Amino acid sequence: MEIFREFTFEAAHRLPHVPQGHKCARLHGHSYRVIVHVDGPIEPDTGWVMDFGDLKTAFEPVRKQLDHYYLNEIDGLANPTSEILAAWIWERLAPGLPGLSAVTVRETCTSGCTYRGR
Ligand SMILES: Nc1nc2c(c(=O)[nH]1)N=C([C@H](O)[C@H](O)COP(=O)(O)OP(=O)(O)OP(=O)(O)O)CN2
Ligand SMILES: [Zn+2]
Repeated sequence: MEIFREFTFEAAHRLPHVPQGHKCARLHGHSYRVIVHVDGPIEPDTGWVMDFGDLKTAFEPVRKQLDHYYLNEIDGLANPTSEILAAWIWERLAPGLPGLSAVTVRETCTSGCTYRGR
């Protein structure tokens, strides 16, 4: 069974490697949405895979590093595409979140990516 929880944060970024004239080379911001998935068996005692509250607790330190920051200035996010951001979040969550199965990053209502450790 796979559970998920969705989080939001606000941040600014620019993409330094896009072709000349691309709109994303300019500084702009997004209301990012991040969906964290955890896969595992339903525990017979609790009836859940894990407490959604524990998922929130696990993500909060990561959210604090991103919310209302200029992403390009964060270590590892000099080129903050959705893809690189999803992998960056995964690397920080995985050690403390057994069963982590996917990290989805949505930059806009219509665009985003999902990272599953590869
Ligand atoms: N594969 C990726 N492509 C793009 C990324 C990305 O991270 N990975 N990022 C961007 C920009 O950050 C841009 O702000 C978002 O792009 P886009 O979805 O085109 O946003 P719009 O809301 O402006 O889309 P329109 O429907 O064209 O208005 C670009 N590409
Ligand atoms: Zn953008």
